[in-house]
Amino acid sequence: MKPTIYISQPVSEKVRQYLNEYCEVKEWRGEDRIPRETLLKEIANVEGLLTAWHKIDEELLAAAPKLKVVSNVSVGYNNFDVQALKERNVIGTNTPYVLDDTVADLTMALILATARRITELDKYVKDKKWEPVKDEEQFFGLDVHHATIGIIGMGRIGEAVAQRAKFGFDMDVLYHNRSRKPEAEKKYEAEYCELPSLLERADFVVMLTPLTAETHHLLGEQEFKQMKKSAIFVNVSRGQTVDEQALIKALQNGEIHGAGLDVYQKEPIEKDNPLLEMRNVVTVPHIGSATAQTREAMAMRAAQNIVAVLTGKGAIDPVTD
Ligand SMILES: NC(=O)C1=CN([C@@H]2O[C@H](COP(=O)(O)OP(=O)(O)OC[C@H]3O[C@@H](n4cnc5c(N)ncnc54)[C@H](OP(=O)(O)O)[C@@H]3O)[C@@H](O)[C@H]2O)C=CC1
Ligand SMILES: O=CC(=O)O
Repeated sequence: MKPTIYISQPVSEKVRQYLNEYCEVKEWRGEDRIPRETLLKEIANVEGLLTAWHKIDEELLAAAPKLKVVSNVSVGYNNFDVQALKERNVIGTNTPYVLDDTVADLTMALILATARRITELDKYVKDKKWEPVKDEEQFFGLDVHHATIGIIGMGRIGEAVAQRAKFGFDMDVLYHNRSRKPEAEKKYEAEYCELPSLLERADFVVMLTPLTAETHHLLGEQEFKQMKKSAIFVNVSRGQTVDEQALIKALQNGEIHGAGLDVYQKEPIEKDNPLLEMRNVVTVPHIGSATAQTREAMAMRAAQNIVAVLTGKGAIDPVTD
């Protein structure tokens, strides 16, 4: 008999067909995201759950006593209580590698858009304010090429950003991890830095660590003060790696030049968040991996992880801590 699984978010016909070969598939068909109470009821008898964003905690696991695998359609898995999964012998999986280039592209887009004021000046033109002016300084931005980028979290995506920065834009690459990566240092002529040194030297500070207890508010008031006044901060990791109030203050006080943000303390962002009023801040709605090809690859990888576990082969991408 095939194992039963539950899919809590939309997948393509191709992914559904692949899953149907190995599993009985139950699926959320509602217009909006599935409410948690409904999810808890739906998973009562399933062995696999393909999901994203939902908090996978003791309450959810207790509601699904037959569960063997929870497959996240994302690389970040801060929505998992890994300890609770371990205690219940449920495998958690994620989707690394397949989104690296797409997220790195978005990171560069945020760097460029903020430095060259693309969204601000796009609005200016579309608001029909563009008139012949004597002094074009009002349109000036900052150079990206040959500047220094500081990558906090030089992992899979961090390296894809370093690749673009080094070979696309001739940038100098600094990075900070808990441990050094000699191969990356060689490949991108990247220099390892302790955090304060990276913050002091980088023109563009890019946050790309996972959200963990250790990285929660890794950047706060003191760290923004350490950055150059001309620095641009880009966050593509998770909103909570940064103290958002400190970021807002740093921008309001001119301690940094601008910010490009894909992720926020609260998502969707609150309508009265001061970041939304700032000309020097570019905001997008958590779209790091959001292209059709990459989301399809992520969903397929998540499906393959479920099937691998439920057919006894072992997860391709198990999360361990
Ligand atoms: N905005 C979006 O749509 C997306 C966001 N993301 C986010 O990006 C994150 C990174 O993804 P990915 O590159 O695949 O992950 P990796 O695990 O490959 O890289 C993470 C890097 O962060 C470093 N790191 C971890 N903890 C710390 C710490 N305390 N201090 C400094 N560095 C640290 C790690 O190095 P070391 O262990 O040596 O410290 C590692 O090099 C995801 O976890 C997710 O949150 C990912 C995809 C899309
Ligand atoms: O935020 C997205 C992810 O894949 O992590």
